[in-house]
Amino acid sequence: MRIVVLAGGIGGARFLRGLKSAAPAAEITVIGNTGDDIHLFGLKVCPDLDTVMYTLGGGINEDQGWGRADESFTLKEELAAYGVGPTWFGLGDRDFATHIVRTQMLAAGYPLSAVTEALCDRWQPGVRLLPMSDDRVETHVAVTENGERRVVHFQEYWVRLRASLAAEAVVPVGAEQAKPAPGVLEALASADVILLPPSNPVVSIGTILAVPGIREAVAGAAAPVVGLSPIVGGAPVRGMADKVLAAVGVESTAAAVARHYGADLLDGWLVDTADADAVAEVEAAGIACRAVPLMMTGTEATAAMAREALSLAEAAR
Ligand SMILES: O=c1nc2n(C[C@H](O)[C@H](O)[C@H](O)CO)c3cc(O)ccc3cc-2c(=O)[nH]1
Repeated sequence: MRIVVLAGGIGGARFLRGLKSAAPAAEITVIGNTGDDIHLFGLKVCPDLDTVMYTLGGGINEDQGWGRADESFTLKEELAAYGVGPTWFGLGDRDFATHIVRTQMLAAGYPLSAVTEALCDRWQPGVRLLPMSDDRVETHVAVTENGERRVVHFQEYWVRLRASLAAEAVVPVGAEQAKPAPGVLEALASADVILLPPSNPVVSIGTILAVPGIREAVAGAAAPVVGLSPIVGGAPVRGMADKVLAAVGVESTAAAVARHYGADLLDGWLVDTADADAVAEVEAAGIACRAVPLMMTGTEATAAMAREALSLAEAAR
């Protein structure tokens, strides 16, 4: 079975761990969000691709859900001693090595997709990890800080500001001109199932779908498309998705997120048992819906979620 998953960072990576356990024989292709990418200290950092790669490759810091296990921060401290920031973004020494290799290969002319494949040679994540695009896309967020309207990089909004200000607009800069990376459209066209994990619907999956051709390829694929709600009981399971949902005028409810994706895209939608009331509303919108436990408390609970998603896909076929 060929499964294609559109994934953001922590939520996507943890879902993939459960999916691999639920479907060990499946050929899994991951289309990763690169709108969170940021250039720091002359290096290209790809947080979502790295989070998937480290999580599935056994190198993640399990408590944080991002960055490397057994990490040290000597380089960051030395840079700060020179007054070189930003200091609000936690890049560790081991993680720095990944960004150095990536930046060196990009400078030598390799596209991001080839660089990602090379990095995965080390980590062996057990999935084919593709960036959504080889072209630069950068999510920016408009905020009003101290009475002044500014546009900040998504990481500055997420990490420095902790999404404490209202997101007035969320713009995937460069998405309109970007092309899907090699293999992305082919994987969607030949998929048996397409899954949208409980990743952020705006800045993770929304950014992937904003690359011209990807939304059309998902919607037009022969495979059933099933998503899992990142909203449980009216609040994000983790992260601050509600802040960016508000920016696109979407309520933080499981049913509103399903309607936001739309019946043209989704064949099936899983909501948490706490949101069983939403099932009728989602089905009325033309999307098959089931209420099942959606808390990713461990690999077994997450594998059960993945099995439910595959079962709903089978029913929606
Ligand atoms: O909350 C934080 N998240 C950090 N993240 C996570 C990241 O900001 C976001 O969670 C994702 O981009 C959202 O998908 C990092 C991810 C990396 O791959 C590398 C470094 C960081 C650093 C931070 C950090 O300092 N604080």
